[in-house]
Amino acid sequence: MAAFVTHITLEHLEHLGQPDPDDLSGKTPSQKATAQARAKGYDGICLPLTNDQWKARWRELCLLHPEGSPDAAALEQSAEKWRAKPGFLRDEVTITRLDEAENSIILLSDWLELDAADAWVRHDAEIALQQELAYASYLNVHTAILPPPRNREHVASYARIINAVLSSVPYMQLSVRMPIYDPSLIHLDYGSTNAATCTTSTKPVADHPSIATWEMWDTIRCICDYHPRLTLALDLTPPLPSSMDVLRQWVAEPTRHLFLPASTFMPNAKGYPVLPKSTQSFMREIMKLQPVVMFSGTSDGLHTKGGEAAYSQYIRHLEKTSPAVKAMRTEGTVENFAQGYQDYLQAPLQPLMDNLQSITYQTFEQDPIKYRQYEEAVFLALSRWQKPGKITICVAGAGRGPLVARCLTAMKRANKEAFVYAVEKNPNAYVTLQERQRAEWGDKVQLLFGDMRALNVPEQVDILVSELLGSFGDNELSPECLDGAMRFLKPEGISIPASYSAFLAPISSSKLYNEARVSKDEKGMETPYVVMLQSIKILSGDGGGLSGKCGPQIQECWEFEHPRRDAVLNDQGLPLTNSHNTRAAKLTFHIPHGGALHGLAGYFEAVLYGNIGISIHPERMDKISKDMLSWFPLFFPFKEPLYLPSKSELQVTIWRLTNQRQVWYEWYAETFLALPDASPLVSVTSAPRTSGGDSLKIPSDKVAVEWSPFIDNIEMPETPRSGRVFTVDDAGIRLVKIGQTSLHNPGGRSSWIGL
Ligand SMILES: C[S@@+](CC[C@H](N)C(=O)[O-])C[C@H]1O[C@@H](n2cnc3c(N)ncnc32)[C@H](O)[C@@H]1O
Repeated sequence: MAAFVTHITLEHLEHLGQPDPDDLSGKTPSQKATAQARAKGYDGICLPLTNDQWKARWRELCLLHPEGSPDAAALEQSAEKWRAKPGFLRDEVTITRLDEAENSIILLSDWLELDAADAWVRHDAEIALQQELAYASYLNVHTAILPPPRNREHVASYARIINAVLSSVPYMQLSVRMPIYDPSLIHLDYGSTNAATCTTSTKPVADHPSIATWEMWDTIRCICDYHPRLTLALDLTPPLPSSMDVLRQWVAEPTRHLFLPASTFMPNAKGYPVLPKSTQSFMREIMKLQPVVMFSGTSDGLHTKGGEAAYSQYIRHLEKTSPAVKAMRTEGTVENFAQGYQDYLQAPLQPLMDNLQSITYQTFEQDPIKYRQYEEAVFLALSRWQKPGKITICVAGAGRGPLVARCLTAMKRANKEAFVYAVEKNPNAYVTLQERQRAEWGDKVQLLFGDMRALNVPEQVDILVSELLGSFGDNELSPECLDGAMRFLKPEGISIPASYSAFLAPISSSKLYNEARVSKDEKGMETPYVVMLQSIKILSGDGGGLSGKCGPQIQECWEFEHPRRDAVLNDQGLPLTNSHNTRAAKLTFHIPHGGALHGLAGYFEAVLYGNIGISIHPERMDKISKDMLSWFPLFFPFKEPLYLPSKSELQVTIWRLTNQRQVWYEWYAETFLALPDASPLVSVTSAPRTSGGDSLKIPSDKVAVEWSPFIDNIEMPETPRSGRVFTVDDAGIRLVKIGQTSLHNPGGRSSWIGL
């Protein structure tokens, strides 16, 4: 559940500080505020650390002594003394005791301009911030909210200061208060191309105000090198962006707090406070991250009905009705099953090289959907079976036997005589199989111990059933194992599964990026992980993009079919090499809104038999195998985040490679901006086509390229040099390459699957 706290203002604290003859408790104002908040059902309070006296002193020391004024020299002396030994006077702070800080979130002085245009102001604001944090640290404060960045021009200075303070306070969580829109850009005229003006900058920073805000955040956390203690306090003060797609990007960020003033609410027909539609949807989605909601101004009587409690009751209602939260609380769903595993990176299983433990099989067997789908597939195959005589089935990789049991049930249901061979190479699971054969299956099943690529089955079978699939389909070596097992499938026999495909989508997730690089070695960033994805945003959108060449949001990489007829076999019926199982895919994604690419999400889908399948493809899983628990997606990390501007195109190349002993993946990405050739910024008359930019054939009237903030960051040589290339299309569109990743996992140096 999300925690709720109430924002205590300085006025409120002052009021609580007035002597009350009836109150003999001796509590400090902040303790009284906490007690009152608890009585109203809040989990705690957030309050400013300093008061107006500190603000006045700092201003006097650091701002208000123009040269030439009579006391300028004395003030400069005092300022230097303060700079040398910064510290508070008792009356400048709101709390002094450990227990006051214990359950409170501390707001550092929000008037500190760490990104002021004046370098001296920034300098003194940094000293003041260090002083506030040192005091907060003295009081053992766990979480402090930083003043918001305000000035895009100097956001790098802001970020440098935050980076410095992160290393000077060892334990505290520091949360950047981030207005969800950028006030300095809100008046921009986005209708014109480059004539926009704003107060702080002469050109727009991005194509959408809230993207600009996100970019400021991106700059800050990049300069702070994705520090794990740096989080976000999203300030939901209106006006808020209405595009859910833009709001969704905050779900992929370390959003820990939501600052929610009463003014964000509007009255419904009955006068109760409610949120606008898009903010409702956003709240429902972000609630899965269990943020701390910081209510503010809720006792000011801004809305006529419901009183103060109405605000938190309403947010609790949004939480309860959030599809993601509901799924987590409903038994039988993946979200419920995965509690505690969200965004937790796991090394994929190696069931071929390693022998699985009984407890791992037990976890598989908790998934009723997978086995139901397999039983239905076998049932359908048996029902359609026309040939006379006994049918033979082989379960290849039987584990502890659940698929064997399902085959027997399907036989009964289809009223067909069949015999089952169960092959397993794990000697430990083979003991369980023997026990089940003795107790349950009798002579309907024959067990065979060994590796399906080497062992002989007494006869060729009609149906080969296997489940050797990983989150990416082929990543647990199903293709290689089934190549071996095909020897004991009759030429006209059926393989269940009949085929499986791998899918990819580019994702942003600061959480996963940080998790993957925790080990600090390159290996960790070149390993695909199994992970229940939660704090992510899929960066791609549907639609062809400006070039008209982009595929859907989630794209298929490749497919494996069984039985396959194209491999060249030796005398024993085994493939001579594994070359036929190598694959390569080049996928082009349209990126509608800017974001940081941290990795690729991998999914699979399998056709078991006929129209029966299993899928973890986010858009199709509910139709094909809803609530199937067995597989979480795969995450292919990138070593460095790759910035993708709005309306850019991302090309991802992924390879499945192999040698005699191993199979591994290599992956790589490049990013392009599509620009109209008529751009006044550069004139390029001829440029070579490169592999990165295919010929583009789209009518120029389809092209609606907006002013891009990145054009002036892109160095455009007259003659293309390596590393930055562009192509010109007949219709006047150029794809300008603006970035690339390194090749990940070359030669399987960091991760591979053993054959
Ligand atoms: C993912 S488990 C599935 C187990 C079981 N069929 C189920 O669905 O619960 C795959 C099983 O195949 C076995 N296996 C993998 N490769 C094999 C091979 N080459 N020969 C025989 N068994 C294999 C593993 O030991 C493991 O028991």
